[in-house]
Amino acid sequence: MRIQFYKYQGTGNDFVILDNRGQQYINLSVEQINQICNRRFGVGADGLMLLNNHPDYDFEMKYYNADGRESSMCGNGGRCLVKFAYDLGIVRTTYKFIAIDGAHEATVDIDGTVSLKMNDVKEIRYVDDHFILNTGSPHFVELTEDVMKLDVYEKGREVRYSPEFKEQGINVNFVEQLEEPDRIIVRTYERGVEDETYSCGTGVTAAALVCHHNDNGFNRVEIQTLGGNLSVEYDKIGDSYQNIWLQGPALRVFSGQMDF
Ligand SMILES: N[C@@H](CCC[C@H](N)C(=O)O)C(=O)O
Repeated sequence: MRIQFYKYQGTGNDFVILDNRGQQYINLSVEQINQICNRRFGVGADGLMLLNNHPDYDFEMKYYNADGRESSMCGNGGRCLVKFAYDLGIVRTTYKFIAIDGAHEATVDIDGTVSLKMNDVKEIRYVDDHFILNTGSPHFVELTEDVMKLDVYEKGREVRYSPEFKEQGINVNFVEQLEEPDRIIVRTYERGVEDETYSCGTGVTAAALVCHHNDNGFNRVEIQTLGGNLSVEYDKIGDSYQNIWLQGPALRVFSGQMDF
């Protein structure tokens, strides 16, 4: 079997993308996706996405983690898939696509920045010394000092495989608040990659909501990750977070063919 792939990255969170509008990739197995994402035996990526046709939307997003299993929403992946659609010639002022967590809107700016509307978040739970919330994927958020000195792999793995989260898994984010209240650094251990990634879109969204909720409406948070900068804007209405937009670069890196 030969696949034609496209490699994209959004702040260093990298993805193999397949144009599946002709449905030629519907039978890829968990093992095959895992092999494509393997950095030594395949193309190498944190995840793989299929761009599918959909009768009611510009396209459908199917997301698989590097372990080969289909998973929940990927924020950086969604932004990269929108850029892929744009590069394919599917050009829209506002994209509307469907993913596992429901419908999303997105825009592509003239400078290539992709903004993705995330689903509303209705609940942030504060448990012991950390926060739990779902921004399309489940996230554990812990505030910390000197985040760049932290062993994110070891500490993230400890939480992800703790008795509470072992079965379903969780993404683990460590967040440092910088001097300016609207600036944070986020490092994330991702389930399904089972490693620290350079950036996680749903993770920085979770961190931004945790760090900067205030009752006066509009918020914008600037986030540094290992792979670059993102921003998150949102409105807090009552206890829920709405109009959440994740914004940042999304770029094609290379394309090619892989044989099995
Ligand atoms: N990197 C993603 C999150 C991908 C899904 C995650 N690994 C999970 O299984 O929950 C992002 O940018 O949001």
